[in-house]
Amino acid sequence: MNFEYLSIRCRHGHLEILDQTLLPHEEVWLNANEVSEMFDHIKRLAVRGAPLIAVAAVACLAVQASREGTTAEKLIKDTLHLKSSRPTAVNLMHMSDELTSQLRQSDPSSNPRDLVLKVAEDVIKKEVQMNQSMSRHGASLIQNGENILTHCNTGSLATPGVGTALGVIREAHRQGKNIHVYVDETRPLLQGGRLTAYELKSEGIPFTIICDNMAGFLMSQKKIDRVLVGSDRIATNGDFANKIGTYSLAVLADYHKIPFHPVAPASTVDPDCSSGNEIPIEERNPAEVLGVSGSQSVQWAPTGSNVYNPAFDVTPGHLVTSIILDTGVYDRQSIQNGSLHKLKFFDSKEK
Ligand SMILES: CSC[C@@H](O)[C@@H](O)C(=O)COP(=O)(O)O
Repeated sequence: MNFEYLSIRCRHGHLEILDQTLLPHEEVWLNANEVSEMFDHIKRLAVRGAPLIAVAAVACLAVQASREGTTAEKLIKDTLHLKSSRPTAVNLMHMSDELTSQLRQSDPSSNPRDLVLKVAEDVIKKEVQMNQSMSRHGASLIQNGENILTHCNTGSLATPGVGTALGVIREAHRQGKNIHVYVDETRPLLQGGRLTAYELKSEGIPFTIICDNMAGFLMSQKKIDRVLVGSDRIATNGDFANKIGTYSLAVLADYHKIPFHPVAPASTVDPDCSSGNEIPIEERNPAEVLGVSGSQSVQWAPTGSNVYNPAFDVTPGHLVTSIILDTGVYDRQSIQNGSLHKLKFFDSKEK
């Protein structure tokens, strides 16, 4: 297996990830061949973004499978371990369920290598293609001269392609539309201020970073024409989970009558989730809120302060103007009519 994307690469069976906790100031590649290493990288967000987490996990499993003597039983155990690393993004769940289902059905005497490699190649290829399709669907909505607000990082660092919300922005820019992006810094881990700014800068797309609490004021000043965000899990009624702060943006956009769209691949829709209430929300280490960590660490809050640190929030579907998927643009009416129920990433699915 050989591939190279912005933040993950595999050469001659050696898998590495770009440590996103150190960006934009240091570009350090880390070994990710071992399941324990990959689990740790995903957990501490060295590799992150819903689609990329699934890609990273399955690539690591393909490396395991290529080792002499690896059994299907061991691979199922490894898959379930990686699946438990982060609970909200459903892409990892889809991949893990598909892989364990295929491994359980496989002939116990056969070598699982080819099966795992095929699932890995399938997941990566589909994610890249879906990125392309959703970026084109989304870009068709963007008007020349728009100021677009985005949250967190949804680009080539979060996917193995052009990205979701950032893919739409990139495609609109590529088409020659004169756009400008407001980037929410995205506390507590600053994926916007560090990672989205890094990607936009390298692409030459004009952008301005704002603190998360500035969005409402900018909207009131008519400085924002559209909000584009990613998603970690979409329920079939259109409710969706995304980086903490997304819900506040949706409420503000609704109040100011600004179009608001989550952008995601079909692999982000969870057919088993009928509403946002069923989406598990990851809670993270209090240290992330007490200060910042990464290439430079500082704690400003008093040690021992109470902290609540949910990594995601849920935006109700009725606040969404339309959902941009690789399969098309779904407005509120079509979501209410059940269009998301029909989407399926894999043909088979194990619970
Ligand atoms: C393709 S990006 C979709 C989401 O994964 C993205 O918006 C997001 O919330 C990422 O969260 P993170 O905690 O950095 O993995």
